Amino acid sequence: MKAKVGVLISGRGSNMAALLYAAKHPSCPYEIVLVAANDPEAAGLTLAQAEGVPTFAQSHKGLKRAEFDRIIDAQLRRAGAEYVVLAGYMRLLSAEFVAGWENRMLNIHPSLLPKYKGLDTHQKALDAGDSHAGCSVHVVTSELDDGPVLAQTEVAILPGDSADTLAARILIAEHQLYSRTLADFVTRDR
Ligand SMILES: Nc1nc2c(c(=O)[nH]1)N[C@@H](CN(C=O)c1ccc(C(=O)N[C@@H](CCC(=O)O)C(=O)O)cc1)CN2
Ligand SMILES: NCC(=O)N[C@@H]1O[C@H](COP(=O)([O-])[O-])[C@@H](O)[C@H]1O
Repeated sequence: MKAKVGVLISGRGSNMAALLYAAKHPSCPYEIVLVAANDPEAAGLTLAQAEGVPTFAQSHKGLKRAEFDRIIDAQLRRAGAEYVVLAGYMRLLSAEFVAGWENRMLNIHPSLLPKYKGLDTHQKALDAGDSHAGCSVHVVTSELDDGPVLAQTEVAILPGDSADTLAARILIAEHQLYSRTLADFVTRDR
């Protein structure tokens, strides 16, 4: 049986797409049972729907963080999700939500954690004069970007790089790293 995975997105959804395309292969140990977004305008929703994956979307605006998270949690459980992956999900999740998915939730972050937690990671690496940046897949804990790192890919910083040109190259590495790391993660339990 393939592991059932729910994906949370906030926008473009290219990491979600990379996970979805990888899941099309018979050898892939997971299947995506739901794509949920905190923004009904998230472009990734259209992509998931076109691929026949169930979706759910609701704006978090006007709701308390935990209240909104309970709505998402209910949708994930209703879809039969056994794991949750965050793919460009730009909301801090409540401790209650995280506790409900302890050791069953992953996130992709565009830095070499523990360096540059939070936002604007590429500009921080450039401003620091680093030679390399990269991305990390980590288990999600209630502390932001603080959970155990499962895998990373280093990406060389090139002369003349801007935050955007660096982000574009790191995104390529993210797409490769996330599906492979998720496959290893769900296989370890089985
Ligand atoms: N409890 C946790 N929640 C989330 C984690 C985590 O490790 N623990 N990872 C993040 C993903 N993320 C970085 O990888 C991240 C997401 C959101 C923010 C942030 O500052 N969000 C603000 C609002 C920003 C906005 O709406 O544009 C907020 O939530 O108030 C920083 C880093 C996902 N959640
Ligand atoms: N702090 C979380 C964060 O910054 N996540 C980053 O947002 C982008 C989402 O792209 P996508 O929507 O195309 O997957 C990705 O680069 C991801 O690492």
